[in-house]
Amino acid sequence: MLPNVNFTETNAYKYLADHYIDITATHLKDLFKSDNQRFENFSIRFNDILFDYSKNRIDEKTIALLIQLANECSLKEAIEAMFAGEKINVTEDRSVLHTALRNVSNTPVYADGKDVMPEVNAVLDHMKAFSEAVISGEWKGYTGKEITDVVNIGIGGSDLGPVMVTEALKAYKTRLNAHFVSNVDGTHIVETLKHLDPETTLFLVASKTFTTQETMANAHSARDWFIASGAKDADVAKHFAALSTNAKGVSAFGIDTANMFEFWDWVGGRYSLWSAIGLSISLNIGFDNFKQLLTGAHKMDEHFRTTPFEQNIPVIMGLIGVWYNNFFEAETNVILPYDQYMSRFAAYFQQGDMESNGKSVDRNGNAIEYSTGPIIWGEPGTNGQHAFYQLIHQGTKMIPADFIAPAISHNPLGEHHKMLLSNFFAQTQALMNGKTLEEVVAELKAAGKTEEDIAKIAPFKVFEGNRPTNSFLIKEITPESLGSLIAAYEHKIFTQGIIWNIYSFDQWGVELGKQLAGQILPELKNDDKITSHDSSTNGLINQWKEWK
Ligand SMILES: O=P(O)(O)OC[C@H]1O[C@@](O)(CO)[C@@H](O)[C@@H]1O
Repeated sequence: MLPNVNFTETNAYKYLADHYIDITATHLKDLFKSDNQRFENFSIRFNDILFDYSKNRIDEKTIALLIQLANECSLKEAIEAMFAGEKINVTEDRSVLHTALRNVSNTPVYADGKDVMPEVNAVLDHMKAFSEAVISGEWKGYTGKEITDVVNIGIGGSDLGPVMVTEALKAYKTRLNAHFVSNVDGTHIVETLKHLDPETTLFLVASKTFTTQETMANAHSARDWFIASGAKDADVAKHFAALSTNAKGVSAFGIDTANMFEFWDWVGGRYSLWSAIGLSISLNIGFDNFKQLLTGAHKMDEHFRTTPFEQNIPVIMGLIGVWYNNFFEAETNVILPYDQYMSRFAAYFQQGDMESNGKSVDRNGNAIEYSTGPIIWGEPGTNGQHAFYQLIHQGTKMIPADFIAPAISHNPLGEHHKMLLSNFFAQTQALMNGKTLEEVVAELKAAGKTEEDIAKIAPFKVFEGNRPTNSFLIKEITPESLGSLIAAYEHKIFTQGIIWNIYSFDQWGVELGKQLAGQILPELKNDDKITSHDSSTNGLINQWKEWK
């Protein structure tokens, strides 16, 4: 079972609280001045990934105390419990075994006493055969034409992972065109289907439960569009596949279960891109590249499971995040990939992190009195520099930032990549060093500014610096390196959930809104004046009824 420790009552917590005073008295740039080996001492290499965490508000003592905190919270035992298939998703009585989906070693993994690897491999074989048939053109539509476009219909974990990976690995794209429909807003599916040919379009209905309102509505609309084009019910089988745990629901929808790609309850939605939910990825980059993605994640799994915490990337990521969240009271964590293909990486971990650790009840069912999951946000660099870096550099909030960049671009064009990387290197340096008033004044004097002008403008050009960052320099964003990076973030989230003594693998918080929407929907289907809610909700609905 999972440990059950209030980390604020550990010895490590008390020592860290004292240590925080010392650390905050020291500027980050001074930590570098006092240790010319700082980069070497605070970076970890993992295959083609360099994780540089030296530009953090830490020293050796910080790391030692954070690792003591992890040990007092029995992190190692918790890691072993997850990999062993224990039902650590307690409120849903499920194992958490997304690691089994990418267990390319094929060593047995047990859930409910049964080795799950045979069925995992059977689904992978089915995904491989199907992907190869569609990509090669062997799989034909109902009029005998090859499939040209694949539309994944899903939301949340049934959308965000496929979208992010397909975009991040666009350099590996097959001949198929990828489309993703998620929002129940009719615009999403209407705009997507506008330019598609029913005879050459394949729909993947991706839903773990096969009950999600948005996905079911979009799937029915897609089928209506398909039939309205002249196809028959019997033709659905050639143009619709289902990715789900719910065979009954798939069959009831009218999809042949021979076209169903199964996964299991021990796969959380936000951890499911490695499962049948990844079929759209496999179709869009080819199954062999999808397998490389799994392999990269597996290598990180083994690193997480076996590496001493001092050299364990996900553990260090997680502990430093706890340090900022619970001692510096940082509310958010920004993820900044300096790679346009990685444009959806932060969005993916908005669900991954915030749906896992956005909790306020501990594992005993008691209300929590300390901060838990951070707000995750981010945009690709260099665009963010022209949008919100002002706040990160000179705002009043500390925003720990993860910078990610490939050393090698898939699109080497002139000096573009060097310009991108010069910004990647410069921004973390600027956030660390800042610029003192003395430096500002000297610059303004050198620029010939008058004393009066200098006095007027100088205070606004000061950068306090001391703002922490992690840097991930990745040789190239490949299926394998991306798989490793995603898994590192997944295990960071796990690490923090264990420290915060919360359940990271359920998501009861998404239920209330859906429940109330289900009550309101029937009220919108008539013209009656609504009085059943608070005055705001009544007022909004009744104004809508006047305008619609
Ligand atoms: O895959 P499905 O069952 O359609 O769920 C979609 C998404 O909906 C949720 O909000 C849960 O209801 C996410 O956790 C999940 O990824």
